[in-house]
Amino acid sequence: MTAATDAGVRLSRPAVGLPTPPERIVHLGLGAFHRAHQAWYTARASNAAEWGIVAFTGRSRDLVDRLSPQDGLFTLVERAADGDRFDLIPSIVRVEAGDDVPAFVAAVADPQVAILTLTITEAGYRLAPGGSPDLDDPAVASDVDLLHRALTGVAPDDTTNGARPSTALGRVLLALDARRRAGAGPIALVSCDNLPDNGGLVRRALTDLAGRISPDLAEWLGESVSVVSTSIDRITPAIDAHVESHAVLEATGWLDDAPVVTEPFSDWVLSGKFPAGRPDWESAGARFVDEIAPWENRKLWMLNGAHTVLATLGQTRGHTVVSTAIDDQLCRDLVEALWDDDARQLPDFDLADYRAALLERFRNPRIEHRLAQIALDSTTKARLRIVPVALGERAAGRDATGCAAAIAAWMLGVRAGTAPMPDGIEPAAIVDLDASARKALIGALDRRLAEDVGFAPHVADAITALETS
Ligand SMILES: NC(=O)c1ccc[n+]([C@@H]2O[C@H](COP(=O)([O-])OP(=O)(O)OC[C@H]3O[C@@H](n4cnc5c(N)ncnc54)[C@H](O)[C@@H]3O)[C@@H](O)[C@H]2O)c1
Ligand SMILES: O=P(O)(O)OC[C@@H](O)[C@@H](O)[C@H](O)[C@H](O)CO
Repeated sequence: MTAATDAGVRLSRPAVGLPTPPERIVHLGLGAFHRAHQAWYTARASNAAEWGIVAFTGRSRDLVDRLSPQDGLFTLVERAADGDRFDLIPSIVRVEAGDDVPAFVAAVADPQVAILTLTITEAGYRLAPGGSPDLDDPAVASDVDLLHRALTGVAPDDTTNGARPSTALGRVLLALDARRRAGAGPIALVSCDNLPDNGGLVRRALTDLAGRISPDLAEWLGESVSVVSTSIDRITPAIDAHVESHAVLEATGWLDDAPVVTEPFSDWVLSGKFPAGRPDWESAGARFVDEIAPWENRKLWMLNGAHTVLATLGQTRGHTVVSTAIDDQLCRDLVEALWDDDARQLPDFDLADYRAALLERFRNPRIEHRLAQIALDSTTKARLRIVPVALGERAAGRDATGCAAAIAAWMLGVRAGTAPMPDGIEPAAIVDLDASARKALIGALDRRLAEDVGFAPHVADAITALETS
């Protein structure tokens, strides 16, 4: 195949003169974010030549079809307010479909592989509200049953015994068991999804599931799988790949079917051990810390919490993207009020620079971050990103007016249909947002907050203020 066509250069490693690093990281849930974040950090590490990624998609094989013909190479477009920067990212060396369970099992069981990373979205973990695996979910229950039969009955050299779990954690457990049987040694498991205490949640969920499936796997998991916690940050919106492919061709001469657009800012904080080694991610700007919670809380409460406010209130005021919503004075004041509450719950940080940087990032007019995308599942997001701050502020004897206004904004979004209706609430019951409707909606977020008679009036005041502005 010739690399150059009349239109441009078809991406391939020989065409652009890039080597293929060895497969030492497996990723599940290949999408835009993994490529803008973990793949980018790996490509920039000082020992990048030693670390290649085998990436499995989550639910569709679309990216296999687009990335495999270009040897996993893709262009990362860093979109700043004043222009674009184009980088070719070579760290993904093989792309496979997420439902190719035997290929995933074989990759994780390879003794050269040291790390398994995940970006399967918050919903992909299939956890119940308390954080344990949702055993009422038929797919979870079916995988537990299937894996129990497969893993307690197979010959030691048969890695899958034909088992085809459908859930992400089911596939991870099957693959980890194959690694155990192969004697391939310990591995680090890194969740890169926006979940509070993502490492702790994943460790507890896998331990619970493994305990139901196989005592040998449960024991090995405790000894040989190091679950690392992370705070991950880089705004990476969904894009029109066709439009962006044109922009890449114009700027670079590359024919790229799968570019990614992201912002220039990036941050990665990790906490945990990598028993089989890892890329020198610090050389690319990542940080390792002993205690992840404050970093995670800062990012989830401030960036994602503000996004939830902008997505719910912003849409009711006619905005479609973050960059215009943040310049609407009412939305901006509400975000600042929420951040004031957040700041009191984050005493370890001086947040002036962080707040200024967030505003600048949100304002980037060339990043088209759609509010409708961010508003998905906003009941769970408000529960995880606004409620903990409200509870902390109330426990400290303060009013939590920023959180109350954020919750009021969410209620207006629910009533307007720009945020999803929480389970158990009837649309007709919240038309007036009267005292009982407000109490029901606060209760859908958190029972304790709904019982706090001192908090409800602040929500009522905020609704009045928002409706009359
Ligand atoms: N995009 C961002 O700005 C950003 C920033 C920080 C963190 N994240 C985290 O990364 C996740 C993925 O974001 P993205 O931009 O790559 O999205 P994306 O839509 O480009 O990719 C999501 C990937 O997850 C898979 N997936 C979706 N639902 C799944 C399920 N139920 N089970 C298994 N796999 C599933 C998809 O098939 C796809 O491979 C987010 O949900 C978030 O937790 C994203
Ligand atoms: O679906 P969410 O709310 O977890 O995320 C939507 C965006 O807020 C999120 O993807 C941010 O862009 C990201 O967390 C920035 O690092």
